[in-house]
Amino acid sequence: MSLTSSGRVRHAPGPQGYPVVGCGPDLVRDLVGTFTRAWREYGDVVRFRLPGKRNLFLIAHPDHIKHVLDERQANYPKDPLSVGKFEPWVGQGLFTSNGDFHFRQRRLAQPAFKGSRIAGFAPAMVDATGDLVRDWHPRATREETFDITPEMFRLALTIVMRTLFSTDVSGRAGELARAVRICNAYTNTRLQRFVELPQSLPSRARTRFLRARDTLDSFVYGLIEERRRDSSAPDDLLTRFLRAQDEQTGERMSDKQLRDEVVTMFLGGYETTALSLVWAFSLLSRHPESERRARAEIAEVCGDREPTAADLPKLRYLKAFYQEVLRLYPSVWTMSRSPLEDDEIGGYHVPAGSQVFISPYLMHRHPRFWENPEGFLPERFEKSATGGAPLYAYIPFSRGPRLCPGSSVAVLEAPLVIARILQAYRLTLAGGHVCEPTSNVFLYPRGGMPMRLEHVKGVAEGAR
Ligand code: HEM
Repeated sequence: MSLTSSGRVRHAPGPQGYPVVGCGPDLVRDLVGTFTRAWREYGDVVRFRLPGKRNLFLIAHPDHIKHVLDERQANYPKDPLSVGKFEPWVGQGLFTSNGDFHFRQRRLAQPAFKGSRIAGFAPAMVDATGDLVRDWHPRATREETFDITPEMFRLALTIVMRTLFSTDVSGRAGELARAVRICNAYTNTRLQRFVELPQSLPSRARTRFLRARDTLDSFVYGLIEERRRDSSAPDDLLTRFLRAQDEQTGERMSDKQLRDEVVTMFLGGYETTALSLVWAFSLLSRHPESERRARAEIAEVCGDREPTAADLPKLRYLKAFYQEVLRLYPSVWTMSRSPLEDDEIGGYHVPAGSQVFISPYLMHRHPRFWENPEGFLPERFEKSATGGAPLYAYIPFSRGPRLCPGSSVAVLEAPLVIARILQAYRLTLAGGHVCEPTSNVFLYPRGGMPMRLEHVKGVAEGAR
């Protein structure tokens, strides 16, 4: 254990907070801002005091991140306090589970995300975007300004359902996406509270949450029932989960377990991608030179025909652009773990049971590891896969054994969606709107992302 010269345990520096409640109120008020300020003031390992003598550590150094996510990952399962707040709506799925159960579910799910399968999703992704492009036509004719966030949610949900679950939800995408938003918002309030209130306390937020969860449950259980009856079921993620058998007991997953895995994909699989698209369009509008380069590349590679998976290796700038979007605005902006045994990080004592937060958002803006960290420079990813930073300093999809299984879906989907939309429209950020991130489980734009929509005659002509 790391000790000071006087033989005491070395505690990481951090804000004192208030008596009894510690830093709880600041974290509740503004999690992104409080983390950012404390990291700037105290450095790569920060200790926040929480009510009940609990500790929360924020770490932002590639070596420490490697230690937690990879080298000593067995000592760092998902933090039960955070995960427990997700469980009322996602149950025990890939995202919330640990140990053998997690390992088994991960093994079952992994083949559904193989590169060769994922490339086959491209036509469904482009088709769904084509539907959105048609829906937007009258709005573009009126040069309407609207928040693109719910539109991207609807699109990304339709895509996940069509590709991983072979189900068309386009008629219900708005309703289901709203239900997920309510469940996430409820979870977010509980995540940021840092002091648990009894779940039995009636509240309007809880009633709304239970109603939204019922909407999702009746949809998901209906899907499972239908699939059980279908003898010619497609070989997708749901069928894989349905057919999976435990190697030792021969048991299959119960309807509740299946439900939890499908809902986990609702949690992880579409708001993340949707939000990255929202940030992507705002950055294109804020950086005309970048938009010009993206448009020129799309014009050269695809012209005005629909983009395909085969185009992607040639859309090199668009790929680098998307990597830079995820650097500045990683949808999963924090991850938390909790050590089983006492540990030491960066020379500081980290007691068993504390919460350890890793923030891709802060790591991606660390001036010691990134050149011009606040600048928007897609070119950095044209030169290097990690933008010139150390491997564990670029972690939009995490690293180690819990690396996001859907990263291959996201990096296929986002460039195709962006290319297809740019072929038809130009999106301009509403005048005076300040793009500021806030936490709603994922990294949301505060106040939405109002953008004006205009027709373009050809993809290259859309350049400013
Ligand atoms: C831009 C899009 C995405 C980003 C930035 C993202 C990021 C991440 C990150 C950072 C994690 C690790 C979280 C942690 O360990 O605490 C994660 C896990 C996960 N993601 Fe993604 N993700 C994206 C898209 C997707 C998609 C498209 C899917 C599925 C279709 C998906 C499914 C999952 C699942 C199931 C997990 C839990 C994996 C496990 O713990 O074994 N994600 N994602």
